[in-house]
Amino acid sequence: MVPVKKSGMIDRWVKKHLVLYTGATSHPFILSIRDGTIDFSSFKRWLGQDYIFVREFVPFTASVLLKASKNADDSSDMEVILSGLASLSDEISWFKQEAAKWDVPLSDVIVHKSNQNYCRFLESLMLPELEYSVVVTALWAIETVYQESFSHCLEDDSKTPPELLEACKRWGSEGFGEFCRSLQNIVNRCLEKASEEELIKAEVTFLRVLELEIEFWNMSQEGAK
Ligand SMILES: Cc1ncc(CNC=O)c(N)n1
Repeated sequence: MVPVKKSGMIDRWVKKHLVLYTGATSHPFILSIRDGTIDFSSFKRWLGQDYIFVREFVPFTASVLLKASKNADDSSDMEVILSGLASLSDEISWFKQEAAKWDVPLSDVIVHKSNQNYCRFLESLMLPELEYSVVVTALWAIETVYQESFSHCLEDDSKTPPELLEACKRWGSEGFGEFCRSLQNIVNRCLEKASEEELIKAEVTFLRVLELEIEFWNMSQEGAK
């Protein structure tokens, strides 16, 4: 039998699915922030919808934390995930402040279909029977798409409008990048020990996150039309 090396699975999956991955991490919506051509109505649409998403993301992250506390064979997993969960409290406050600044009434945001699909997907991942390796892969993918995307808007030659810099720094900065790398190490370690079936489930979950993120960006951009 040929031994299959499973370590560094994430790097392999990113290379294998590079078109979809790049579609999610360099979406035209992000590129329009980066080159300064963004229509602010798109940003406002994204803001209102993402607030709804993040509220749903809290119980999802809590469910990953619960699975980490039961299943992780490294006790530092729990600390990494807890730090992610804790930062969501500040994030929700930021959304409220930002929404007030842009006159986006958060109380009557109509949840868009793409957002609804994404939230439903998160709900399906909260079921207790879903393996820790699979859900932590989802958490890594969700966070990393935002990290990579917004880091493009902070690159030296970017022309990001100053009003949007704060949003870009929230996810694009080095600190959040560090968090994503910690998650990636956790995922790689879990996948090394995962069964073939779990590996397939985790890869499918990764791809589904990329698709849902692309649809989320598409939805935000439709606001300009
Ligand atoms: C649609 C989407 N994906 C990922 C993130 C980043 N995670 C938490 O903030 C987000 N806010 N929204």
